[in-house]
Amino acid sequence: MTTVLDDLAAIRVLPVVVIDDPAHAVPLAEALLAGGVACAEVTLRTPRALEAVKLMSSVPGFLVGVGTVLSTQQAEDSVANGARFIVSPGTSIFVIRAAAALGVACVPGVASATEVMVARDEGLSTLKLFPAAQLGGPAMISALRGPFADISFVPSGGIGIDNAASYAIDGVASVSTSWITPRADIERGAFAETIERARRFRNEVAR
Ligand SMILES: O=C[C@H](O)COP(=O)(O)O
Ligand SMILES: CC(=O)C(=O)O
Repeated sequence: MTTVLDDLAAIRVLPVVVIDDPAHAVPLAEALLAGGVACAEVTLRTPRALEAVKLMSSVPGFLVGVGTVLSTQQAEDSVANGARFIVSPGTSIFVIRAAAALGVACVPGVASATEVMVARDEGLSTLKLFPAAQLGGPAMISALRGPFADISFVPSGGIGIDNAASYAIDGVASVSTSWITPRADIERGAFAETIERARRFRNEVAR
């Protein structure tokens, strides 16, 4: 049986979603599925994000997690609304331990070797590199993989269609991006474009 982290790595792409209107949640998930990307990280950056998560979690074959989780309470609320994994921008022991207590996968952000060591000490081996492009992009991942060959990274931040392929390297579990799901496209229900963007991005990072 595969784990959620195995499934995310198999999908290879993690769309980052900022959603305002939960009415767009199911069509968005269906568009991503149609584009070959069966997952999303819905960020807690909008008031109704958790409603969207709950709706997306009912879409068969779609793996939904919550991002921008900054506290234990947010982790609990996320899981209560159907999140299968938790993502945070940085390394919070509180969030990591909350996810473990809730029995869901956690992909905390790291931006340094020290943070990798903190997360690794918590037993995690899939970590988000954020903000990836600003930290040095693929070269940063290769450098971190020297001492941390047992860690897989999910680079996030500053990755779009033009530089996605450069992240298709050893040590990358999946590539995170908001390029597939611009907030404005979701708002105007431009889901045909979502399908196309998902396909294009996935082709760039497929290995
Ligand atoms: O959590 C993820 C980041 O906010 C995504 O960054 P991006 O918008 O540059 O793709
Ligand atoms: C940036 C990021 O990792 C997050 O919002 O969860």
